Order: sequence, then structure tokens, then C-alpha cells
Amino acid sequence: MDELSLEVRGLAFAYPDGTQALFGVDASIARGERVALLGPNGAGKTTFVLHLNGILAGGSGSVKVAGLPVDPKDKKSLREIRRRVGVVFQDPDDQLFMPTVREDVAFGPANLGMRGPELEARVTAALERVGMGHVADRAPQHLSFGQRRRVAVATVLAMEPEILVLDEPSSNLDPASRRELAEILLDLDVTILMVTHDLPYAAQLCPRSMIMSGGVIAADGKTRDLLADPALLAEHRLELPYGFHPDSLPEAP
Ligand SMILES: Nc1ncnc2c1ncn2[C@@H]1O[C@H](COP(=O)(O)OP(=O)(O)OP(=O)(O)O)[C@@H](O)[C@H]1O
Repeated sequence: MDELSLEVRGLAFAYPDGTQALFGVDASIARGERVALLGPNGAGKTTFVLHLNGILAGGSGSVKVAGLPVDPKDKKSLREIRRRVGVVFQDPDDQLFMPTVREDVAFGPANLGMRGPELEARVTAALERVGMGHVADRAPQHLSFGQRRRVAVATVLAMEPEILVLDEPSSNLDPASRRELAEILLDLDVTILMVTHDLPYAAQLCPRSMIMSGGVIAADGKTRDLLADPALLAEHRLELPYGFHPDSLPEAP
């Protein structure tokens, strides 16, 4: 098995209207790393993430997930790529559409052909990892936003992904739900790429961060070092919350 969960080389992409969003992105993430992807609005973060499972393609460069190239023309390998790259979207309602939580979490593995006790065990394990076993028989739309986000994480974990990609995981969460999700994520034994504008969350969860700006990776290093560099932050329109000092946090584990 490849030691890299993700390897991106020279990724460039323009939308059909001609907007060039990525200008040659190079990025590698080792298995088991937790990395934050930071950057101002319009930097190209979403465009980048949509290339990781082949939703966007057609530019130049390459993306490999655990050594397997993302090739949208190869339907069989794309299926495997979509199992390996688990994307948790910002809005859980984009991810939850079945009558019960259990069916939502079972949907992906069932699609891969899993049935019976094996499927049940997979669903139970995924829900337990996010502390949501007790809502398995409830309707997703009757859960709180924070609960729905956790269930959305479970739907992805049920696929046993190589890399968990989280788009703004802390958005719309109250402080307690935000902290509880951080504890859950820190406990997972999976490679994580987290797109976020929440710099303290990046500092808490991700030892390493990449700053995307103007369609390239403008900086890549220890989260604490990047956040302690006011000139770098200002250059890329990143701002720490009022009163927040990166030195006040222990380094992410
Ligand atoms: N469907 C589209 N068609 C044309 N241009 C697009 C499209 N989607 C995004 N863009 C452009 O591509 C660039 C990168 O946008 P992208 O959404 O990837 O940035 P982002 O870093 O995710 O921003 P945000 O933090 O606001 O989510 C921007 O210039 C944006 O206007």
C-alpha cells in the first residue's frame, strides 16, 4: 500500500466560462496525517476538493488516492476512488436523504454490495464512532444540526475511506457541539483533510496546514507556525479571531 493517502501534481483547472481556478497545485498528504486547507474566499479550495473524487476533471495534472489515479473516464476505478475519498459536505442535508439514520449510513456500503450482519455491523460501528448509535432509528430531519453533521460523518466513515475530507466541519455548530466534534475527529484513525475558515479549529485538530491562495498552495507547514506569522496571514486575507493567540494553544496532537 502507498504511504501517501493523497498525491496531487501540477493540478490546473479552468471552469467552462474560462475562470481559471487552479494554477498548478502540488500537495501530498501521508497516511494518518490531519491537514487543514486554509485560504480566503475564492482561493480554489472547493475546486481542489472536487477534484479529489473526480467530480471535477478535465484540466491538467494528476491526483492519486493511495496510489490509485483519479480518472473520471475509468468508471470502475472512479467507484473505488469515491469509496476511498469520503467528503463530508458543509450542509448535512446534502448527504442525508433516507427515512432513517440507519438507512442513510447503510446506503453507501449497501451500494457496494454489502448485506446482512456485515452491513449491520458496519453501520453500528460508524454510528458509534460519532456517538450517534442512539438515533439510528430516527428520521435525520428530526435531529439537531449538530447531530445531522455527525450522522453525515458516519455515512462517510461507513465506507471506510482512505481520506476523510471535511468542508467547514465547525460551521453552524454551537460551542459544545463544536468541541464534541473535535473530540470525535481527533479519535478517528483516518487521514483527514479539513477545509476551514475556523483557524482555531485548524490549530486544535491539524498539526499541519496548507494555505491555498489564488489557485496555488502558497504555504505549507506546521499550523502553529503559519498562524503565528501575521504577515503571511494578512497576505492571504486570513484573520485570527479577536484575542486569539496561536501560542495559547498546545500543538495539535
Ligand atoms: N461553477 C463555476 N463556474 C465558474 N467559476 C467558478 C465556479 N465555481 C467557482 N468558480 C470560481 O473559481 C474560483 C475558485 O472558487 P472556489 O469555490 O474553488 O474557492 P474557495 O476557496 O472554495 O472559496 P470559499 O472559501 O468562498 O468557499 C473563484 O474565482 C470562483 O469564482
